[in-house]
Amino acid sequence: MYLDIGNVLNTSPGITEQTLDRLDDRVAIAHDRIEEGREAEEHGYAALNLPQTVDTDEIRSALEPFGTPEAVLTVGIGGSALGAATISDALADQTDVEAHFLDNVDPEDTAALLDSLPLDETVLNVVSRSGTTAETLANFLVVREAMEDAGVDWTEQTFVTTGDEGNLRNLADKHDLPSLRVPDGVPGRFSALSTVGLACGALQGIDIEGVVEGARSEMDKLSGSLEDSPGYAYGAVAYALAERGALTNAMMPYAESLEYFAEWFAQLWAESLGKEGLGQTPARALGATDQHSQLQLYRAGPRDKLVTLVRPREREDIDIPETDLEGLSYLGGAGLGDLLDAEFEATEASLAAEDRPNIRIEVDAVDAHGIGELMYAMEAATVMYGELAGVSTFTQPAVEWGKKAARGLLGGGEFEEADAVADKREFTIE
Ligand SMILES: O=P(O)(O)OC[C@H]1O[C@](O)(CO)[C@@H](O)[C@@H]1O
Repeated sequence: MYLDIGNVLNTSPGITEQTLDRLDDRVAIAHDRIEEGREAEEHGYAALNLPQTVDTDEIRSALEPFGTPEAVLTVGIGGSALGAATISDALADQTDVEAHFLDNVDPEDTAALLDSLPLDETVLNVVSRSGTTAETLANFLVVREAMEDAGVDWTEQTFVTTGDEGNLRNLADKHDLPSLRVPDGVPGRFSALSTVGLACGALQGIDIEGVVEGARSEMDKLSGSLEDSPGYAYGAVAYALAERGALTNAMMPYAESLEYFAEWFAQLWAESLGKEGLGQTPARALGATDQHSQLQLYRAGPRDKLVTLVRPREREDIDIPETDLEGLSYLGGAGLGDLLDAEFEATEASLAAEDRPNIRIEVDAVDAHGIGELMYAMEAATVMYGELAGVSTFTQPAVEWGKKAARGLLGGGEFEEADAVADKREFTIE
């Protein structure tokens, strides 16, 4: 994996080479703090140890009873679904086992998915660190009933990944369900390279060991200088640009197999760094599609954005047939991948031409090693950014208010947050 930050030097907003030097001094101090946290396996910092602490053999043996199913249905939300979805999305070409994710409680979507699944050949992978997340438990109860209605013994097809206590741990113990522990000290959004993010891929027969190896290669680059570590460099430069007004970061991968990666990055970046009035808003984008959409804003809107362009150096290609279509004959003989790469480079240059800061990230391929590198580097970037910004990277207190309000609205207890919902200021237009 490599990072090219040439297009953030002297852009607007931008940084200078002198800024980079000063930033590097701060990275060295932050790195020492991070290493202390990793050494002590402190909450959050422990996530950066996962490439050397996760036990893929343990994951595979826990899943032994399920063999190779036709489909895996992961029920979880946030970091308990997005890491697994990112890995399955990136490596879908490695497996014939379908991966589906229920990480919302939209009844029409859930009904359509359950109608489409071969429930008797589907492993239900229920993931929740706390075991109290309303969406996850609600979806589990609905899926379990659908399995029972279909005459499927859900206890034979359900796998649980959870903490040492709580509803899901009790369920696993009561029904002797195969299960794995969520590792200590790893917040959900940092858990992709753990049992949480790897179990689904293991059920699909994906090369989870390769994912961990890729992550390990980026872990081995962590050092006191941003010039050694693409992850640290990305986090430090994104922080410096945010300090200079780039309050949005458009994550724009040029690969359909990285679309979930952008969604996973959005949680990691927003939930970790959006604290005390600080943070940088992750915008999920996709190349080349968003060249016909959001690029207008990125290139000609407010000078308040960083655009992150991600692509694999290699991809399987499809030749575009020769054509005499008016003005399009140049496409003949090229490949779709050639076109996508040309558009990547054109977008990068079009932003630079307007002095709009953008960073290029390249992996050799969207394969096990590549996705492991990419996810680990972004986690390291997040931790570095959080250290430089001085925020509490590994907590998420702001999400609790809404949870209490929703629970109160459903009669799950007396919460002043639910009362506040009733006090909504109204000004309606019909
Ligand atoms: O794994 P759990 O406990 O169900 O939490 C799911 C998600 O909800 C959050 O705790 C936020 O509510 C995320 O940080 C987490 O990834």
